[in-house]
Amino acid sequence: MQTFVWNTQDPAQQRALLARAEQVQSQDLSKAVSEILSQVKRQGDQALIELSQRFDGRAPESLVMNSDQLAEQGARIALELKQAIDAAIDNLEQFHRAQAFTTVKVETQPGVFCELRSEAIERVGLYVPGGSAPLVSSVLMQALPARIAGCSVRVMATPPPVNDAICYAAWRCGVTALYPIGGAQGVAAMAYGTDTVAKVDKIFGPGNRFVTEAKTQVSQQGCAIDMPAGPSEVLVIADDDASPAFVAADLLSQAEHGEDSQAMLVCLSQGFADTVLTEVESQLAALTRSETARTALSQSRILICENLDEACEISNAYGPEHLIVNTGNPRSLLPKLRAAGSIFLGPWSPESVGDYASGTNHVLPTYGAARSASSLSLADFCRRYTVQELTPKGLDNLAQIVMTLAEAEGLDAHRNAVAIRLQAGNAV
Ligand SMILES: NC(=O)c1ccc[n+]([C@@H]2O[C@H](COP(=O)([O-])OP(=O)(O)OC[C@H]3O[C@@H](n4cnc5c(N)ncnc54)[C@H](O)[C@@H]3O)[C@@H](O)[C@H]2O)c1
Ligand SMILES: N[C@H](CO)Cc1c[nH]c[nH+]1
Ligand SMILES: [Zn+2]
Repeated sequence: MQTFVWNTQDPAQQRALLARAEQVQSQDLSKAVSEILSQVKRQGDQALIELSQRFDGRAPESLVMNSDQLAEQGARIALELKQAIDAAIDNLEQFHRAQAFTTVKVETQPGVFCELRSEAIERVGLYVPGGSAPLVSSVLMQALPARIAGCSVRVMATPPPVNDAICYAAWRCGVTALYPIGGAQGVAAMAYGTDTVAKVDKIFGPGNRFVTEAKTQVSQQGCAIDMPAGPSEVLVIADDDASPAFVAADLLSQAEHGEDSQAMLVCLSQGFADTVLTEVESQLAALTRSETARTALSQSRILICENLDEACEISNAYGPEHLIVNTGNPRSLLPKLRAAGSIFLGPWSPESVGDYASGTNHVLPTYGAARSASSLSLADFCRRYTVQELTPKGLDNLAQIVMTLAEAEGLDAHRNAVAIRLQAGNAV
């Protein structure tokens, strides 16, 4: 991790320091993914077998697992893991059930009733990453809100081979079918449908750059997606009183996700930065995925700035997926933070708790999309629509306004649809 002093006078330095670990929109990536998508579109199941062999080194034994098969394989996991999954489900259910939409009904003027309603999207496809680690928690984060929302078809794709814990989580959360297909081909299968895979209305979930690019491309072909949820990112804001060991542990917890993950530290002194770096080195040695984390850290940065206001501005400019605020009075910074997917306040709120079990959702926007995109929530599994109903008096009251506006736009037929009713009303 390299350390830099933030220079408020140098926009070019700032842009360079806040750049993502890799340029995700490379033409090569886009072309490679678009070829995978077209192959799935043309050849369906046959393409899924071939592409799994090519990119995952194996074809799944079967292209689909039903709920009974998930229950059977999932039953093999240890009791302690089952209990941990069950406890996480409990917290996630509480937090997501509390997000239930309440219908909005307003009488905007006498006799004019407007409603905003919400209902579940019927068919949803959930992508669960499994290339470098089988993310059991990503099953919970998607399948629970999908079930709570009431989506009737809740299918899931994940790279082969599918491990027992993924099966248990999928079964517990009511996944209706699991396809052991990963990467762009998994996304394509759910977007287009094949003989085996159900075509869905919306695709959710995190993934590596192939998955994220595939989601972006299918979203331009009529299949909705949740958000760009690519390689993990964390930005930590720490003052000099923060524990360097805690800060180092938080940076490493995201760096271990993948070589393209990025961990950023914004702090107030060179001395603090140096102590964190020493901690990082000593903690790295004990990690199983130390090489992955080391690569991720080589493209991560420490930025030293003047004060916490400036630290907030840096964070807003970067727009991190996760933001940890490890300072004396973290809540006081909240109003200044405008662009983070999920915020962790204080020394006792490591990102790991949100990754697994506190109750918040860990599917979050990356690549700076947090400036406008939101954390995954119940609303993403629903569509909202409006309803209106007017009484004769209500139409009478609104008629002149609508007819005047229609005339201003030169749209006679619009005007007439109101006028004809006024005449009919007068005739009654
Ligand atoms: N933003 C979020 O909310 C969030 C949440 C959880 C995880 N993540 C991120 O998800 C990512 C998971 O990545 P992963 O790789 O472990 O699993 P993954 O399931 O996303 O990707 C694995 C698949 O990538 C495909 N693939 C690999 N190399 C390829 C190549 N050269 N060409 C075409 N396809 C190829 C393979 O088909 C493989 O099945 C990590 O970067 C992690 O940080 C993000
Ligand atoms: N940090 C990831 C989101 O970027 C989520 C995750 C899953 N498992 C562990 N962490
Ligand atoms: Zn994580």
